[in-house]
Amino acid sequence: MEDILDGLNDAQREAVTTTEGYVRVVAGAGSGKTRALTRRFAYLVNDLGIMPGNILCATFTNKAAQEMRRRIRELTGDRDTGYVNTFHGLCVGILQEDGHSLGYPRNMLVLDNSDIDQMLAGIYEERDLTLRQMTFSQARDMIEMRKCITEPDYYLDMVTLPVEELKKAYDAASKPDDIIFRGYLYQERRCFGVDYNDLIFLTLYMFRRFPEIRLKWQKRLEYVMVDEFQDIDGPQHELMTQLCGYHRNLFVVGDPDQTIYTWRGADVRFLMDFPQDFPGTRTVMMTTNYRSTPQILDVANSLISKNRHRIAKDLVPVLPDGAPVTWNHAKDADSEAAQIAASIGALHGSGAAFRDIAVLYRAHYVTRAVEEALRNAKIPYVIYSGVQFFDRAEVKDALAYLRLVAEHDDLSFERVVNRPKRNMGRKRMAFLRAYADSHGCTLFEALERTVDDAVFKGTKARPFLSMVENMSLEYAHRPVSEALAAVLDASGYEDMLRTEGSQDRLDNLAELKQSAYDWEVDSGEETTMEDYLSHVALFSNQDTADSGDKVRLMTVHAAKGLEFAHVFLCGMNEGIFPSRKIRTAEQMEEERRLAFVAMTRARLGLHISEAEGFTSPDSSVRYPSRFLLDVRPGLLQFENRPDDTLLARTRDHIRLTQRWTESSSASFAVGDRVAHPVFGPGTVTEIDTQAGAYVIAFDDMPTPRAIAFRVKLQRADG
Ligand SMILES: Nc1ncnc2c1ncn2[C@@H]1O[C@H](COP(=O)(O)OP(=O)(O)OP(=O)(O)O)[C@@H](O)[C@H]1O
Repeated sequence: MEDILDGLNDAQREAVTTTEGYVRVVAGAGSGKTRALTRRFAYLVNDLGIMPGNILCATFTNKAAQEMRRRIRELTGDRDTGYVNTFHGLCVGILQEDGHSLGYPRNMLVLDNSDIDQMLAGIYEERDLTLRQMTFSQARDMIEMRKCITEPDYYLDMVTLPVEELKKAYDAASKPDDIIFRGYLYQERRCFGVDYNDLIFLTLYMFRRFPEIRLKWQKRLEYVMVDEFQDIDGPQHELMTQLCGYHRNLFVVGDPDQTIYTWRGADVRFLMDFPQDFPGTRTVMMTTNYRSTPQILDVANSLISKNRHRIAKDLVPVLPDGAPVTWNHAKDADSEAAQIAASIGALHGSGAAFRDIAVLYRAHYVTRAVEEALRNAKIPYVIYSGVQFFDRAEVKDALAYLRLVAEHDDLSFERVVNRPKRNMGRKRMAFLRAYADSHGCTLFEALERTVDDAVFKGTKARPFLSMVENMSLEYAHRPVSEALAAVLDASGYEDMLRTEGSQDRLDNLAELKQSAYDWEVDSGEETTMEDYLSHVALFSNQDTADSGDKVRLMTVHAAKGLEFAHVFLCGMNEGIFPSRKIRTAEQMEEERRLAFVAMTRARLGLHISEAEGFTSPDSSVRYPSRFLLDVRPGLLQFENRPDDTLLARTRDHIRLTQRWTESSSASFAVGDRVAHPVFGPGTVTEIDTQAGAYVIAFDDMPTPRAIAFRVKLQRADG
């Protein structure tokens, strides 16, 4: 086994060996944060003799957690990697162990979007709501808003009220918002389902309510480490603060220039104010960049220096000179895509593997032209995210079968009882639901008790029931991957796909079985189906898409934390990147950080492109992105240069929009008294940074108004 400290620079060494107390690492892109974190874990275990099970390493994504576990295993030679997990995964573990104190069973159901949608569908049907009133995605946003902002104590109902009371509140609700929210809480509680918000809120609540449980976890987690600390949100910060409350060892790493999740509640101030929050903090700065050529770093440094709100730091390269960063201007999106495909072909011809090449973009809709061009050029590619692997219908069905076998829950039952067709349509389901409601039992139990009723004549209810019952008896003795294969076979589900000729879907199921198998191997120790089912909802398709020698297509958000030898950054146009949704100066700075993240993914080659034409949906003229003009002239080498008139018009456009965004920042806080030139005095009740507006309750108006930041307001007294 290599020496843990070998190959580390001074700053990394300091980060690794300063194990006690509060440590903050402020590090640049590609400066070896991941390396420092994994080595620190290994140092604690190998050199200091700390038990892996007493170390927490919280990551931002599953992909990062998996990669970290793999690297730690290589360093320690031990399969046990302790708590290397996402915040949500950690909470699943904590609630599995102690959630019974809140009345939750060990096998609670972790809900993902499609589970939530399924619950919503039931509520909509029951209460005659339509998607025109609110789409599922709007309903999910509304629920999240209420949980996180307007009703932050919502979970008290879930843990203190009997389920009948939740049902009453649902029945009594009359406004669509309330019906959906109350209906959802009721459905969640009925099947002991928890969504991502509940995971953190319930854990925090449990710690407050049961100090002995909190103390147990605090004592267990002797060392707490957090990756990507610049993107941590309030509840996650609270959780970390609690967990390190006994041993007081908290180590965080982050890069303020890579904060890209403010729109989801991340707050970079937690990283900036860390020394005030945790007195005695030691700060380590890491600015040596090992990833990218000087040419790439010059461009990235020059771009990010245009942000006003940042700690100035330049990344210092160690790699030797490489090729210049290119700016390719195309006449339209199709030729931009064709040129990307041609350049990728050329790189491949000169020896680069497809898997080392990534095409990055701001939003998925940009990919259509690129995909077409890659297909035409017969270049293999894989898209990360898009329709998430675990959101695909056949994958959801397969997991629902597993869950039904393990838990006999309603959500899974409803999903698969008639897939393949067993003649269990609406009428018979309504019968089962009514029976379950009046007898206070699950749908599965309802079917067990009524299967001989005349209503089920001519259906395949009996064989379905027997299949699930038989599998339930034996699944606990089998590895998850085998149980999965067995249930897909015995249920007739795979047969159905074969008959339909759905090869793609069968392939996806094969991949799911493989991923379940990998998960068993990865988890090392004994694992149960319940563990698998609670964690699978937290996976994303990034975790399974490592498929062969293919070019990788993904959004910049999905590329966070990754690196590629060659990066093609396409669609660099105003209205695409920066997005047309940007309203305020703060959002524009976040957008610039996102462009910085994109550029710093590249090791050897960075190719930026944009195209003329029109941007849908408002058909505005496409200009090159301001982020290209931010870069110091001379650092970008033109492959095709936009003509001077276009560049001059671009500058005019930027000046105009800049005036708009710069006057569009909030200068007041919630609770402030303000005076409007026409509406008079009022109180700020909300700040909507996405829309760039305050919500103000004016003293002389019966209802509040949203007022744009850019309107001049005076501060008013008391
Ligand atoms: N001391 C070192 N010597 C040589 N190479 C290093 C050293 N530290 C890190 N590297 C290499 O630099 C690259 C970036 O490291 P790593 O992925 O850990 O950076 P990071 O700080 O997590 O990046 P980012 O925040 O941009 O995602 C990797 O290829 C890594 O192997």
